[in-house]
Amino acid sequence: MRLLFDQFMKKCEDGSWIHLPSYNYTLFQRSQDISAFIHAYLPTASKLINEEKLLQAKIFTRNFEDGLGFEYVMFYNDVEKRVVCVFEGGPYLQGMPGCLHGGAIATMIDATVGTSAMIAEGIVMTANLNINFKRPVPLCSVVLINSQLDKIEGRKLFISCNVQSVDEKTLYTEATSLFIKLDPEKQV
Ligand SMILES: CCCCCCCCCCCCCCCC(=O)SCCNC(=O)CCNC(=O)[C@H](O)C(C)(C)COP(=O)(O)OP(=O)(O)OC[C@H]1O[C@@H](n2cnc3c(N)ncnc32)[C@H](O)[C@@H]1OP(=O)(O)O
Repeated sequence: MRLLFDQFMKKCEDGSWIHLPSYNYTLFQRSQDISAFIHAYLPTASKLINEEKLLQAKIFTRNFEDGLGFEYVMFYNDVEKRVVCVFEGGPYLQGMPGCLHGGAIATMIDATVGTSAMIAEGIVMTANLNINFKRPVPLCSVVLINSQLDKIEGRKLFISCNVQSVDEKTLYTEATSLFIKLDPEKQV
């Protein structure tokens, strides 16, 4: 993980890659911002939300102690419209014995392609995520999640993604996704 981090940080030196602020990065720092977002973009949902509990809101992937859950760092290449996530799924993310849970893989794919969509178009939501699990990911192994913004049509963003071993010899997972840029005029 450290070796890959250093390799990517080196790539950032000429500005071709950017290290994305990820550790405990939350899109909104204050619950008022979350509440304002929900009332603006998800008015129907806002009636169902417990504002009290919003005070504890955190990004799902940042809820485990270091090393036990989602350990990841993301880098972005604007020319290639790519986000690469270096990810290690910790022991609390086990599915089948010794394997990373498919839901944990889906979460990190969603976060990686979602970050790509957000960088391109700001406030978006996942409309569709199709995942082919080709080979099991060994638990506590480091993988590379490569996402590619393929096209934008109006409010629709089409992003593909694969999950590979660090030596890029093993393809674990392939995915396609559709993100929609939220339109405050539309009651979602
Ligand atoms: C700033 C930089 C920061 C970067 C650093 C950030 C780091 C920190 C965050 C990390 C990243 C986390 C990323 C998590 C992202 C989630 O996990 S979001 C949670 C899961 N997703 C949801 O809950 C969404 C639920 N669905 C919805 O809310 C609504 O269906 C949607 C997706 C907003 C779309 O609703 P809408 O705005 O009313 O749009 P709608 O008119 O229905 O559809 C628009 C178009 O899309 C098409 N469409 C819609 N859904 C579908 C579908 N499922 N299949 C095919 N076509 C569809 C429609 O057919 C329509 O097409 P056209 O007729 O225009 O050709």
